[in-house]
Amino acid sequence: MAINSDVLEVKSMTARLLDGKRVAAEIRDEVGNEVRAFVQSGGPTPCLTAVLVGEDPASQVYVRNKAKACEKAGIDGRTMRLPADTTQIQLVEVVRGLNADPAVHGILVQLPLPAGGNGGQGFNERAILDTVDPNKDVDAFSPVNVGLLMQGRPRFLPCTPHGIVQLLHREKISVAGKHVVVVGRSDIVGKPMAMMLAQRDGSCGREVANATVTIAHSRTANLAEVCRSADILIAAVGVPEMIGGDMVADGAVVIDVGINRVEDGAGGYKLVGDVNFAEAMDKASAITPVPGGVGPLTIAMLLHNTLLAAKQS
Ligand SMILES: NC(=O)C1=CN([C@@H]2O[C@H](COP(=O)(O)OP(=O)(O)OC[C@H]3O[C@@H](n4cnc5c(N)ncnc54)[C@H](OP(=O)(O)O)[C@@H]3O)[C@@H](O)[C@H]2O)C=CC1
Ligand SMILES: Nc1nc(=O)c2c([nH]1)NC[C@@H]1CN(c3ccc(C(=O)N[C@@H](CCC(=O)O)C(=O)O)cc3)C=[N+]21
Ligand SMILES: [Mg+2]
Repeated sequence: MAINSDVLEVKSMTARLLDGKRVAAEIRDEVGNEVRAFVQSGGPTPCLTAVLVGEDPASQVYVRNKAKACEKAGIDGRTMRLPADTTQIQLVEVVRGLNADPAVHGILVQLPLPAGGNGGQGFNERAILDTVDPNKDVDAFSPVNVGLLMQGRPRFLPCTPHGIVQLLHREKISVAGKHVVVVGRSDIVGKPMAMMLAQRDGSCGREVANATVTIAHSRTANLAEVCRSADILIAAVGVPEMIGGDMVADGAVVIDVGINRVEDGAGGYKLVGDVNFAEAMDKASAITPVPGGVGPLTIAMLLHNTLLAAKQS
């Protein structure tokens, strides 16, 4: 008599690791090749300038990583370091100066701006981002670029959601007709992510359109149940490991955007995502790690946007 192996099998999955670090390296190589071809054909060396106000340690790490990645791809990566006591007016002037500099193709104002900045009043972040020339806005945070994306005719795609789209595409995870739940509705990640996956056509990548998207947030009722209904769950919350195994459906794809620095119990710090990785691993069919997941992809797409900006200049 044949034994039904389905019945005997212990019902536990181990998810496939979605290696963002590897995919990001692949994209960075592609961008690097395109940069070389562009420069060889007489184009200017693409130049990204990051503006860093104050000395936030996490921001220092990101800006350093960006500079390193630029260099490897043949992009001129500059960092403008401004003291924490820079004023709003001074910062606006710095951005205007970069707008006017024809050698600078991409401008990135590192967020968050220091809380006690601008003489203790805090910065008006929106006003700073509104100052960035939309043609140099490689973050795609300016109102023009947000609007163009919303209308399905983007000039620049925002780096973190675009990185996720590239990862899904390159890992052959289709989203068409699937239920995607995005937890988080920030202007940087959650909102543009949801919009991009719901596009009708290929404006944000042909293979990553036509998802059915739910946006969840801190006021969502029955969050666990909503998350469990996702074929693809994207967590961009900023709360360490808040998405537990009970919130992940069997076989779901889990994308963890969270980057949270928590104490490692040995006097140091470690990075964890918004997802409880060990728990989700047993339920999901595929999952991104933290670190080594979405973070490196964000930087790869920033290089891509800088090349695009140089080509359009
Ligand atoms: N990998 C990468 O490249 C990047 C990673 N990040 C990381 O991603 C995470 C999110 O970043 P960001 O989008 O800027 O964060 P924000 O703080 O701007 O937004 C967080 C969102 O999560 C929602 N939220 C907060 N708490 C809960 C909760 N308990 N339940 C449900 N929803 C909740 C908030 O809801 P509400 O709107 O109601 O307040 C908000 O919409 C952070 O860890 C950040 O470090 C960010 C950018 C790039
Ligand atoms: N104007 C602006 N644009 C941004 O795109 C922007 C920003 N401000 N402010 C902060 C967030 C966050 N962000 C990350 C980028 C790379 C990693 C990254 O490379 N992470 C590595 C590890 C990094 C580490 O070791 O700390 C990883 O996940 O493997 C993470 C987070 C971009 N952001
Ligand atoms: Mg944030």
